[in-house]
Amino acid sequence: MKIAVVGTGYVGLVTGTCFAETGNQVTCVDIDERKVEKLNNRIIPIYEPGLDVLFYRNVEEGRLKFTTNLAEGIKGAEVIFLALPTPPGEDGSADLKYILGVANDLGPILEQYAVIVDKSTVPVGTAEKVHAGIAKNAKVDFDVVSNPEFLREGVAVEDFMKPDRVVIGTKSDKAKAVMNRLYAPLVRQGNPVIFMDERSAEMTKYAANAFLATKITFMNEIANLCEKVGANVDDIRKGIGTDSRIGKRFLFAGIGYGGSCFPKDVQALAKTAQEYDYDFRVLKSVMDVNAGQKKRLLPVIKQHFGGDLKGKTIAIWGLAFKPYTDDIREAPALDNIRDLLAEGAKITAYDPEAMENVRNILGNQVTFAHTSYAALDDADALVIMTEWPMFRTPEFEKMNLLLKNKVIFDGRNVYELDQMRELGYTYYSIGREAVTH
Ligand SMILES: NC(=O)C1=CN([C@@H]2O[C@H](COP(=O)(O)OP(=O)(O)OC[C@H]3O[C@@H](n4cnc5c(N)ncnc54)[C@H](O)[C@@H]3O)[C@@H](O)[C@H]2O)C=CC1
Ligand SMILES: O=C(O)[C@H]1O[C@H](OP(=O)(O)OP(=O)(O)OC[C@H]2O[C@@H](n3ccc(=O)[nH]c3=O)[C@H](O)[C@@H]2O)[C@H](O)[C@@H](O)[C@@H]1O
Repeated sequence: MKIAVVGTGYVGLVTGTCFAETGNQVTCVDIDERKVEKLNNRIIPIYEPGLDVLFYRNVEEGRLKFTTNLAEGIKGAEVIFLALPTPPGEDGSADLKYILGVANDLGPILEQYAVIVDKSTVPVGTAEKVHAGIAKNAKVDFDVVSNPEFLREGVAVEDFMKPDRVVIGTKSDKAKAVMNRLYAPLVRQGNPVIFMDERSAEMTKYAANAFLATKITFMNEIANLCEKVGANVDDIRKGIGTDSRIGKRFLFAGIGYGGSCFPKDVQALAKTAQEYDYDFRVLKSVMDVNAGQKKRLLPVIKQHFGGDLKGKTIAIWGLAFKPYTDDIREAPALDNIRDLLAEGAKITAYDPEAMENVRNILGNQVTFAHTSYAALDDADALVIMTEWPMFRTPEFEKMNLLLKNKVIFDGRNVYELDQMRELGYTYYSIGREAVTH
């Protein structure tokens, strides 16, 4: 099948590459000329494990192409994905200017029937708006389908190629048949394609992200209470996660959720509720608690140092909003670094993938180390912000020689308490008692 993907960011590139891998002829379109030039020169602009193998193969075999020209990109395409940004507008609602802008552009250039697919996360009613935008100038028949994406960064290829489910919102039988054909290779292992109307598909995406953000937030509140009552949140996670009604995943307490989606999508759903005059109280609490959770460690760090961080050097391990990505959008590390700098601390940081992105924002306010150990040199304490696997089993003897004090503030509960006791570290984590010496 010939398909086009408009917007070659994170989701667009994964969507295009994966559908090329399943044998389709894919053209990805982006207005960013530098990005398209890079892609045409076989440079992948994002870090995503496993994407490179598929990308090179499909470019090599001529199934995956890139252009800045929308009309050229969609020529002959049976399916046109819109994988465009939907950032928060000033009032917190999703800004649809990219999606509706492209919808307007598509009308006059569609040459035959096509299924236009909203892949971006968009509020209820967007499919209707996209339809209206295209219809203004269209000379041919078309359908607009809502097909939200559930991939996670860091495991995006696996999530895309083996989805738990595919949600398709449309009332058109013709569009259903096209989408069924396209997704057939991805759902062969029995996971369902779930058809519903456009509005329900749009809501499904927000409900999924808001539910997961709520699940994490609930555990973060349990963690905060654990610290007060002297319980261990990791044991509670195991104790409840083994109940199949609750499930083991997304129960890890930490310094709050970040990333390009949970924060903006929870906010956008709350905004939708407000527009429809519904007081979605749970969501308000989730946003409120998460904002506090991101700042959870600062008072602990300050208290440890007697209230004054001026002149202290703090080593930070992990800058990305989670492991296996270079993405720093809404990363808790950024808030914490800004707060620590404001307190007069010096920061030396290390992240295996995200340092360049942080350097572009914070420049020389932060010293970037070339290895995780180099970041510890002469530091007064270590703060862990992202649970990259390399931080889990470090050489503690080496760390002892570098750090000025054996003190770790762990925002991701990377180490066991007994291990820290044995190693003689003062160790503060989330939802567990502090280890002091
Ligand atoms: N990043 C993620 O893990 C996930 C994102 N989503 C949703 O997918 C959508 C896209 O997200 P990302 O890929 O992260 O965004 P992104 O910001 O990485 O990429 C968007 C791309 O669209 C391009 N673009 C903007 N205007 C354009 C136009 N008029 N024509 C062609 N290209 C244009 C930009 O240059 C950029 O390359 C958002 O709605 C997001 O909420 C959904 C699931 C996962
Ligand atoms: O709409 C989206 O863009 C995507 O948003 C999330 O994916 P992603 O943001 O890539 O990352 P997650 O793995 O969900 O993590 C989000 C945040 O929650 C935090 N988290 C996650 C799990 C957990 O148990 N505890 C926890 O604090 C992570 O550290 C991270 O900051 C969803 O998991 C995807 O299904 C969805 O498609």
